[in-house]
Amino acid sequence: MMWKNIAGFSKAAAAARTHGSRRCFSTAIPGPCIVHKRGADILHDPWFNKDTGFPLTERDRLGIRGLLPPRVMTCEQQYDRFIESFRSLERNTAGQPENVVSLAKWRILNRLHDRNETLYYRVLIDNIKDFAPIIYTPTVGLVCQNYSGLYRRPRGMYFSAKDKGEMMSMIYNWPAQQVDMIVITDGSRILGLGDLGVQGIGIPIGKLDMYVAAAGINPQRVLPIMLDVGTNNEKLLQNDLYLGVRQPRLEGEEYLEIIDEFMEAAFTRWPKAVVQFEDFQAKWAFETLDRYRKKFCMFNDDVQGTAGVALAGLLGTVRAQGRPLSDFVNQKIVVVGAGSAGLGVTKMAVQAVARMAGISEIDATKNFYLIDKDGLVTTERTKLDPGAVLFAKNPAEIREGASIVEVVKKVRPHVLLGLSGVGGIFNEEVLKAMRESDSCKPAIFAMSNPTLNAECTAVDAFKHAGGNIVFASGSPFENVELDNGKVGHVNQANNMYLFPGIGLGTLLSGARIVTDGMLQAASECLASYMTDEEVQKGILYPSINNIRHITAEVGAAVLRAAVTDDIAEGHGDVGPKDLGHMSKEDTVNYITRNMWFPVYSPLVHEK
Ligand SMILES: NC(=O)C1=CN([C@@H]2O[C@H](COP(=O)(O)OP(=O)(O)OC[C@H]3O[C@@H](n4cnc5c(N)ncnc54)[C@H](O)[C@@H]3O)[C@@H](O)[C@H]2O)C=CC1
Ligand SMILES: CC(=O)C(=O)O
Ligand SMILES: [Mg+2]
Repeated sequence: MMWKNIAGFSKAAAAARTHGSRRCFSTAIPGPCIVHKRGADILHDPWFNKDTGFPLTERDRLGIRGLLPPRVMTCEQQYDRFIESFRSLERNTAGQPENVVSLAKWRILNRLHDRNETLYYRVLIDNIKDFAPIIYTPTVGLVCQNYSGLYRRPRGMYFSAKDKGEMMSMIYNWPAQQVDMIVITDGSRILGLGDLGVQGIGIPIGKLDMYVAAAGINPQRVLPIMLDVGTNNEKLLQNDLYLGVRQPRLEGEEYLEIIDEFMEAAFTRWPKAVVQFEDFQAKWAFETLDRYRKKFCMFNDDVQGTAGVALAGLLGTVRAQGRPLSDFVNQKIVVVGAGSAGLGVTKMAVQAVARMAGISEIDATKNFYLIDKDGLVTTERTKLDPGAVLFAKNPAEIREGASIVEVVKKVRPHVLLGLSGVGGIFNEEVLKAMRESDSCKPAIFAMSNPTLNAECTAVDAFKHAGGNIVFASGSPFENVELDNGKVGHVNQANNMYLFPGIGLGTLLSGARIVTDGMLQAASECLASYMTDEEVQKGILYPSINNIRHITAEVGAAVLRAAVTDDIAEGHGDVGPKDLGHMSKEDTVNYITRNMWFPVYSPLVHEK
């Protein structure tokens, strides 16, 4: 039976989990790195630059002696120097408005990213809990909103509506021979911030930073892509500084032709790459997923990654209630937001109920209630979104268009889950209504990003819905001190717990598509990661400090599912038979061995 591993979290896995940062600078000499440039060009290339870290012999070999101050610093000294500047910036900006401080922190990290990627990823990996909120949600949202003004140096590639017919040659302008992971957006739905046009490039950059930090994808092999097909954001179109194509978004066939051309070009040059679609407006998220998922190695993070993370959390809430997992089939779940994320989550959760209860998907929808901007979705709805048809309720049960509070009062759900992008929509009245939930531990998931778009804050959730709730949000909040002296634990229900492992496991399996089985395995693995003790305290997801370990486990689960689905073609020297013979533990070791880790490699110049 599926989910059988969940309650019995393995002791070996628990022992392997590291807590807190593990800052250790190995003295082992890493393998060489071949470079095709010399002199000042090396210093200006963040992939190879070591700043003051170049040993003197290397300075001689690469023709950079005299181009740097004479003192040679170790990576550890450079690391300490950066952290000291960062802490000093924190002290100097104390008391200033939050946005100002966040952008200042982003700038200092971004400057390092642009200068020396090895050191950048080293500080990011070792301080992921502090830095993820800057390079990822919530600050990345602010960065996208201000991108045209913040822009200094190019990162990633831009394909615009003006490049039609040119993409097959343009793709060869990218300097790296090999690309493993591509994250692509068209900027049409950036977090909960709407259409940000070309400025949405910040999202693929942030997601790929997480790929490097969590999955150990080599930063020389990642490629952020912006497909600029115009924007319908009037403010941006009127802004003289706006860096994108100043035209309304392409629609219909014209739009699809641009994406088709990009996909053909990317897979012609890098047939083994994995492409993650990110932050496309719902209609294109579903359409492109349908169009490409059997043809290319791709997945949609908002639809599929989010679904897996949410499902893992929903199963955690059943365990938190002290109920057996089989009780998931009886949980009443209200989902607010019927877009790419909300529909993806509802679909995967319904499929899980159908499998667990051995019933049809239609029957499995009984306990799910879907609400969009027009209220509860029922069969009475005119212009019902095809993706929502399965979940539409009979209006005899609750009226068409019923509000969130009406639905919560009537249904008394176990879970209230928000993916609406609307900040504060779980207001006091809604949260208080959750006190009447049929669950002994009602769950509130305010999953929209960034922070201001969360359906409620953690403080409000515990204050109005009660101290016994389980709480999760898409962007981080601090834990809440409760009146009874206990801690209200805040979980971060974010697809960052899955997409790095989905990408890495797919890549190392050599699968040419991403199957439902692989995605389900990823979700099951995350769900089983937590111990019963943790879950009973309301801790549904692991600490982000463990993200590399989680990703190795998720990646292994994905790879093994690819083997089961008979689509694993192998990677590098490791063939499909080798993968097939690996035990679970061998697979985790194989994944871990293939994770890149930032160390200064000796640079060897080759013409
Ligand atoms: N935590 C996570 O890992 C993830 C969070 N998200 C967040 O989810 C949010 C939604 O993303 P998408 O589904 O892609 O957007 P979307 O634009 O496709 O869907 C938004 C949905 O919310 C509904 N909605 C809007 N106003 C509403 C209201 N007042 N009451 C009820 N429903 C309302 C809309 O009708 C629509 O169905 C965003 O804020 C995004 O950041 C998305 C993916 C992952
Ligand atoms: C986390 C994420 O993918 C989103 O908010 O869109
Ligand atoms: Mg997203």
